[in-house]
Amino acid sequence: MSQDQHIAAPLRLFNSVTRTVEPFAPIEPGHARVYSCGPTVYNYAHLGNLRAYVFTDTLRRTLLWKGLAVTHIINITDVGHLTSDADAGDDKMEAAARAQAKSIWDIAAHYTDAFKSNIAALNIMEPTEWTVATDYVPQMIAFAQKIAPHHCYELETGLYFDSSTVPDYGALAGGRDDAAHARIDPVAGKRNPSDFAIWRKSPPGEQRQMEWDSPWGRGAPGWHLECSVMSQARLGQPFDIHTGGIDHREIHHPNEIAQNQAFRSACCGDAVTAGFTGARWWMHNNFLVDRQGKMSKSKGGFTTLFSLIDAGVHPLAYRLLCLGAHYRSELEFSAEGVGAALTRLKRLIMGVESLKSRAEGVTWQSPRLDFLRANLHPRLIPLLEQFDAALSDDLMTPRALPLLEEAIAMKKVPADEKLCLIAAFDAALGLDLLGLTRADLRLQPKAAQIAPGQIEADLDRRQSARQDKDFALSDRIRDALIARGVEVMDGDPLRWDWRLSL
Ligand SMILES: Nc1ncnc2c1ncn2[C@@H]1O[C@H](COP(=O)(O)OP(=O)(O)OP(=O)(O)O)[C@@H](O)[C@H]1O
Ligand SMILES: [Zn+2]
Repeated sequence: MSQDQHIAAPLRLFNSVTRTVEPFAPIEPGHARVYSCGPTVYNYAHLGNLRAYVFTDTLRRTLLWKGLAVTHIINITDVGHLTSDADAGDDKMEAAARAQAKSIWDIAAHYTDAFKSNIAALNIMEPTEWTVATDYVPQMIAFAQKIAPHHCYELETGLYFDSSTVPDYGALAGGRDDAAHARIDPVAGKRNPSDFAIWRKSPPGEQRQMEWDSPWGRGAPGWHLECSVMSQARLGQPFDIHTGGIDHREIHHPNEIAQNQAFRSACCGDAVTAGFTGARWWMHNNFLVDRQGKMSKSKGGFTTLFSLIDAGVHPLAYRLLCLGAHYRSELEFSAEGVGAALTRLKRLIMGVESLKSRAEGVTWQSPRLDFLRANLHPRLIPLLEQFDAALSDDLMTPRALPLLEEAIAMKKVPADEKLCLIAAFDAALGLDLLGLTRADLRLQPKAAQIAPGQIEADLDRRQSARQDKDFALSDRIRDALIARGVEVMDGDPLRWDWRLSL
């Protein structure tokens, strides 16, 4: 079957290089290759970091929805990322290890595991491969040796990339901004403010936990070098899509592009061309913000997925919150916002549960879109087309989500067919709508003093008391529950009998 049979609306994606939405076609027909800048594992990921991976997962699931095979790489940065993105300050990993009196390797292992557990909780598909920066140091040295003769110079502190050796340096960021670079801790001897270290020498007399021998002395690779090397090693260049948060559009990605151009010219003998960036599409998610601005580990006081779960919020409510905003819009995080997303998720799950109870058991597992088009009830077809059009329009998830509610509410359509459509939608949205139950959504807040089983038992006793018309006992049970932080919700439209008022 040809891939075209899947495609009703052509897929269009915003490309930060041209700052326009462009029709997407993979370099290799039928197969998209995607690289996503991964976490720096010196601390727990905050909800803003995780928004970046809900975005890449939506991108990946949309490519799959369009019938493409996808190779997706996410790296783990366990060395090289300094406290400032532009080569100033300390290595984030070294600093965290010192602060916690642990080895860097322990720090990296702990926060990598924590990150992967967040990814699983958010139903984000595992990448085809996680590439770990410290596994690629020999390739990084080889890459640097290739570009050094024409593009780099050595200082006491390291090997630096001369940004004036590539044309249109910084184009991705909207042009070179020397003034902005000059504001960041200047490094003595740099030829241009925007030059950056591709190898950082260990300071004399200082033993670092992570250091390697190189032609430029003992030291560690620069953060920008890592992503150029790992993306090229796993995907070749050019590949299709490179992603990251919008902060990476300013420094990290322009530096990667400069290195990619230099490598191409050194390696292939091509003249350095302004058009070559290493990837066809560069895509960036906007920030999750709170009242203080961009949610940020460096600023401290950030919210993690673990803290959300501890407060009794199901992680997929956070995923739904993210999908409710377009990835290129800022999204403000608030307890009310994520609470509303949890209620919406509960309603969706209740709708699906009710469909399941009426279904006759005809299940079409992972149906293909052309099959759905041919077999679904005619009333559902417009929803399918609108969903496809929304996702194809630069991943417009806020337009796609209400189609779930429309599908659930659609009249005169068999429940089985609605469930098939919802399963197909959910393959792209990743909300686990057919797997979750109402009970799964009720997480026990960590600070709660009473277990759900106990609450349910008390509510059953109260129900019996009311049936026996013993209203005094019924009120006593309710008051005792309230005293323990349990709000009893008689007549709740979502049939949610209680919640913890913490
Ligand atoms: N508030 C945010 N909203 C959305 N994406 C973000 C936010 N903060 C960081 N990101 C993205 O998260 C991904 C992982 O970033 P990384 O682990 O390197 O964060 P970091 O730079 O160490 O953290 P921070 O910026 O909070 O100090 C990157 O793609 C980054 O652009
Ligand atoms: Zn990167």
